Amino acid sequence: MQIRQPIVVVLGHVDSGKTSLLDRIRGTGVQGREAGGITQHIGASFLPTETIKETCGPLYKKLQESENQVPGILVIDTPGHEVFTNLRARGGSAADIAILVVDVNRGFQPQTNESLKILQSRKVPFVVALNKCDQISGWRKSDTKFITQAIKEQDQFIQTDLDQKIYDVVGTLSVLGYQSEAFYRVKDFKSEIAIVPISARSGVGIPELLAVLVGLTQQYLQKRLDQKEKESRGIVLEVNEEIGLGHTANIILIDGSIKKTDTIVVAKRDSVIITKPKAILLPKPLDEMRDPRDKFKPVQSVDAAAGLKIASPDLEGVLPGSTLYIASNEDDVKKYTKLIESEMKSVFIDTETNGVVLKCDTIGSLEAIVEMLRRSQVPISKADIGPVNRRDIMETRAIKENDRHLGVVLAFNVKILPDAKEESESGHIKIFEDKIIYSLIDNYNAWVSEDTANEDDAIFAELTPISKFTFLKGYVFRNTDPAVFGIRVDVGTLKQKIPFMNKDGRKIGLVHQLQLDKKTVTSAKAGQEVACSVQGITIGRQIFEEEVFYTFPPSHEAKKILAKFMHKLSSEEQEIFNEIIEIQRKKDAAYAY
Ligand SMILES: Nc1nc2c(ncn2[C@@H]2O[C@H](COP(=O)(O)OP(=O)(O)OP(=O)(O)O)[C@@H](O)[C@H]2O)c(=O)[nH]1
Repeated sequence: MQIRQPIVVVLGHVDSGKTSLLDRIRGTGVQGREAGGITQHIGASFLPTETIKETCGPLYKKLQESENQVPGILVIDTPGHEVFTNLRARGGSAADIAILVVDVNRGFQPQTNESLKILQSRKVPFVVALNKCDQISGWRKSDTKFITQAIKEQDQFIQTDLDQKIYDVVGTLSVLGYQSEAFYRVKDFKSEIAIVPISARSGVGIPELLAVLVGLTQQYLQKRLDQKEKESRGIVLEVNEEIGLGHTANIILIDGSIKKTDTIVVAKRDSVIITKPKAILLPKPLDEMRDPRDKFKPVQSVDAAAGLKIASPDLEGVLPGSTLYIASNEDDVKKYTKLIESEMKSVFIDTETNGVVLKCDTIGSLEAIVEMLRRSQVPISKADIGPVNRRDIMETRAIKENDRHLGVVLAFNVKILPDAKEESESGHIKIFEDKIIYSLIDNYNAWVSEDTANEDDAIFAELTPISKFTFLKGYVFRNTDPAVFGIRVDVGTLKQKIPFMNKDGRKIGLVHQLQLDKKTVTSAKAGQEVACSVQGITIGRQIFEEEVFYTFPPSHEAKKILAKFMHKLSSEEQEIFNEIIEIQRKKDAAYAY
């Protein structure tokens, strides 16, 4: 059985130490150069078994007992979920396993959660690297690279503190549906996620982290890594035009192998291209690189897993994030062309329905954002690759007329063309731009909620306020035409031009004007005593001193308040509102229904 090396990615929140960890892992390899060292790939670094063995020391013995020994690990050089989302594969991810970096002193942060969601949706197993242990207050520096040893050398209170921090992570993960434990307490690696405390800065914990990664892949990922009867395929991570090389694509080869004589089948936006590589390139080892401009060496073939560069004039317009198949005969070419065509159909969206317009830089980001929008039940009318153009804005304008919240463009890591910008400004079309997936969606959702709240506030402000007030004894200023008398607002806010009723539910009229100290006021709050004028009634006939009145919202307004705005009433207003409904329903059973 031939097992390839697993592809490892690093994810985590900004500043959690992802790059430092990658540097440290690569540095491990550099130190281990004599024993094999790392090999630099395109976009990835390869740590061979020898290097891992040297780093892990006595821990490696256990790993050797496995029948399915991996020949090393291939670590993707760029951390973060943007590259991860591009490492896509049918029904999952091209990444075999992930390291989720968590800052020990900060715990889970927004992008940690986001990374986890993406790992979950692509079903990628992961290990938690609890980084920056050296920053735990009182942490004692030690010479060992093994975290289990370093922990033993700490004062008891530090050990307790670290344990507490580990349990915080265990707690958070359990809320999210995962069982986890410090790796040295894990009983079953299949059901529990291993948490490995490390310091990317000092390097402590790296041997254990590598040992856990290799152990997990050897034990549980043999099927994925077994190369028997696997189709040869890779993922396009970047497409460039390079001096001296022309059009190139950086590829992570996931399975199988690629030879210069092979045919490659890969997606453009509107077609499938079938071509042969003009050159397959790998980085030159540092000591062979005499001229820094001459960074690559041509090779005849490469085996998975690997990061490589292909040069071919036909690669212009190839989509980053698309799968690249390697065919050795005509039947394969046909099969892969069909596969790519159907894959493209499922990724792009173009419908007549109302929904947001989404433009992304790569297929991977497109797929991830579509998935997240669907999860937050945001309809999509169009999802495509490329800059935002004038047509996108025109389409959005039409959508905005039907639904203001859907008439927007979400632009992920793409340019807005000048005419699109102009059109969006003149048509007041909102464009949300971002380079971080979760903040693009969060910002859009936040705007929708804020806008809905503002809209609600405006509607609520137009409704009859809920209030109760009392005609004060001895305060009759004028009997009729209009009747003017003193009142005290007992509950809520009373306003001018508001209908009111007595406690039997009989409509008396409109509060015409309110005056406080002989000055007209538009409203009076609970506790205030003001003069109130009402047209068309006579004191002593329709109303009497010491009588209690209620504002009287028409039935359709009362219905709206019940359905949408109860939370905007104070508990006293709610009580009064219920009284109003009770009084009115005695007269009109359909009131507020
Ligand atoms: N004390 C200490 N500092 C660390 C450790 N790891 C990373 N740092 C520091 O934390 C900061 C962020 O580290 P990076 O490696 O750049 O973090 P990142 O997650 O790659 O950050 P982004 O690329 O911005 O997402 C840097 O100042 C690092 O020096 C560690 O183990 N201990």
